[in-house]
Amino acid sequence: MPPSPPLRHLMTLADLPVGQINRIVEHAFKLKQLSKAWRLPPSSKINGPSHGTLHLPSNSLFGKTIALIFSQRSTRTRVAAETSVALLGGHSMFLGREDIQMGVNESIRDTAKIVSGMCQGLFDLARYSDVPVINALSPLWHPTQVLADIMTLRENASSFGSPHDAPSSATEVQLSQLPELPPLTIAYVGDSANVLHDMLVSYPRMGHKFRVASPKQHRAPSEVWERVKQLGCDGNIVWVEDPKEAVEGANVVATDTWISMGQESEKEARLRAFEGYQVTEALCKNAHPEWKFLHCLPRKPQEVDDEVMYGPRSLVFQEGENRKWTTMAIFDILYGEWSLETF
Ligand SMILES: NC(=O)OP(=O)(O)O
Repeated sequence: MPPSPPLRHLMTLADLPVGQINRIVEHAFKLKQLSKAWRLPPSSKINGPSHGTLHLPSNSLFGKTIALIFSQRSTRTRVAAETSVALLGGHSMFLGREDIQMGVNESIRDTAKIVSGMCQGLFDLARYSDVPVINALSPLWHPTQVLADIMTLRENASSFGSPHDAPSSATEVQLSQLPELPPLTIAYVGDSANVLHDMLVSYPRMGHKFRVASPKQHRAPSEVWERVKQLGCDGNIVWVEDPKEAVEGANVVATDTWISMGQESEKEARLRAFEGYQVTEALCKNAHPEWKFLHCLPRKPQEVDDEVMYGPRSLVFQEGENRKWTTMAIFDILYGEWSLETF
């Protein structure tokens, strides 16, 4: 078989073999440990070495500009991108929908050609770009979110029966390995949106059982289901309507908003359709006793109550922070000194 063409753009985790997904999150974990140590006050003593002996993890974006082309409001994706480009020594240029001609006075194709002629990477806009593009997030896929989720679960491996855990301290200088996960049962309760779609093409290939509970009319579109089948993920996915059935014995319960951006006019119908899907202790009483909770944020109280969201099961804010390290890892690899093929 001829070798597969080099990966130019990253649209979804379906584009990556499992080995590369794992290497990206392991690189992210290394960058997290190095960067957090570097940011400590100069007087800090960290396992012996002083701040003065530490170095930034990489300068792979030195002299490079990364265009962040956003057509929607964002907190995590934008802040993760801007701060990680800065840590890698590059310059990020935020281009919101009100800032540039794209889609108003100029076609997306022409904008992409021009911007990619002046920048070394684009966060968004794949089709017409001459430089690598990473999908920041789209209605169908959210690859960098699920990379952060995988990293977070691996950091908490001991909660799932693994003998190892990641160091909780931000002051580790001796780099630790990111622990491996045992096979898990992961349940997603709620709407079929971009985060779920990247979970569908990732978790089953990583050896986890994946269960989804959503109303019949809110199942994944055929385009997503085709990628799921191509990758052989469908054998490890169970799709049900009853959320209690989905979470039975689950080690991880995840959800997302029921009303994504652009769906505000469907609010009433959606609230009715998802009645009974709110993640609570009562809903999950037959989950694994040590179950953990994931949510990509922003969160609305309809899909998860405060007890779960802010309680000890919640990995939500660790997951949010890990958006930065996984985005930084992808930038370092794809826009930096190497490619995803050789990494
Ligand atoms: N989870 C996520 O993508 O958040 P933002 O929309 O704030 O970027």
